[in-house]
Amino acid sequence: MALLKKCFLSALGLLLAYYFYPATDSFRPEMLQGKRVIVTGASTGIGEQIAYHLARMGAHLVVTARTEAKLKKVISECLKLGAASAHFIPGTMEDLVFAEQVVTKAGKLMGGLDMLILNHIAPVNLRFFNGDVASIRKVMDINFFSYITMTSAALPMLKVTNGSIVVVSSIAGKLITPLIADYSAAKFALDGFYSSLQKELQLMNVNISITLCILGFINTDSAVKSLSGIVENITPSPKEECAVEIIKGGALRQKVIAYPSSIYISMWNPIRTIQEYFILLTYNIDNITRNQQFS
Ligand SMILES: NC(=O)C1=CN([C@@H]2O[C@H](COP(=O)(O)OP(=O)(O)OC[C@H]3O[C@@H](n4cnc5c(N)ncnc54)[C@H](OP(=O)(O)O)[C@@H]3O)[C@@H](O)[C@H]2O)C=CC1
Ligand SMILES: C[C@H](CCC(=O)NCC(=O)O)[C@H]1CC[C@H]2[C@@H]3C(=O)C[C@@H]4C[C@H](O)CC[C@]4(C)[C@H]3CC[C@]12C
Repeated sequence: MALLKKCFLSALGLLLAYYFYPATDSFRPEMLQGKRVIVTGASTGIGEQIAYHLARMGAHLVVTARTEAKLKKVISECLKLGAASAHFIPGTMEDLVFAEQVVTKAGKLMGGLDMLILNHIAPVNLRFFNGDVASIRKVMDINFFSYITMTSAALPMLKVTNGSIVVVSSIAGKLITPLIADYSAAKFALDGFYSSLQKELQLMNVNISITLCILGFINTDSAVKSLSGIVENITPSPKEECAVEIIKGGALRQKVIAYPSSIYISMWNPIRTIQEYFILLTYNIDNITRNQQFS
């Protein structure tokens, strides 16, 4: 009985260490110096702050969103802050051809790619589902399929640089909340896709990291505005600090980060982790890796 208790406590300790290990330990801003980074949804909010922090760290930047005037201001600020270079490509991620072109154009502008930060979202309408399937499809194109399209276009460049993909997601992609069925569907889809891709890269020994960023309520103008009168008694966390944690997670090649750290607990699912481990044991890895190539 005592032995069983010891084993249980050690396993629990290991799981807790795995989930709560902080991303702050060995991060140095120089890690981003000269790195070539794409930031999507960078005209405002968290994406804008990510661009400013990367600029201070001396990265090469390509930023994208729809509003050209805002992007112009962002890149001029980035150059003042110390970016190695800064370019913008305006357009909508509803257009998947545009999504692909952003990656190829950015690769040409910067001479390669080290980090792809996928952050944009369609404006959120908090409302009951009203049967409008076309609008769900549009949200899925912007919030999900454009992410996959950009990832697919970036993989060859990221293979060369042993680069990183950073996916900005939400607690609403882990837990259920009402009024955001479309948004939540896209965030759950991102979680499923990128968590599976993480395992595939690991199986095929491809050294590209994927960091899933699980965020709680952040004080961006759009979030504060759309939640006003709907969600009460929660203080949003600062977007500036949130942006730093996202960059750190990517630079340290962490599989998952949570911000604010208080939301880690709601993601903690040891049964799932154990089940995933046992499911993987049933796979004939040798057979799969012999017969399939990672594109
Ligand atoms: N703020 C919060 O409370 C939380 C945010 N998150 C996540 O953080 C990320 C950033 O959120 P936040 O900063 O609040 O979002 P914002 O609404 O502030 O910014 C969204 C960005 O996406 C761009 N965008 C909107 N529509 C399109 C489109 N069709 N094509 C291309 N770009 C588009 C916007 O620029 P433009 O209009 O110029 O195109 C803007 O740059 C998102 O992934 C979100 O899910 C997660 C949890 C909580
Ligand atoms: C209500 C959720 C927060 C619950 C909580 O207690 N969190 C503790 C903490 O945050 O410290 C909100 C957390 C994430 C929000 C959603 C989100 O992902 C961003 C969207 C941004 C948009 O501009 C507004 C609506 C959002 C869908 C937003 C809705 C509320 C959250 C689920």
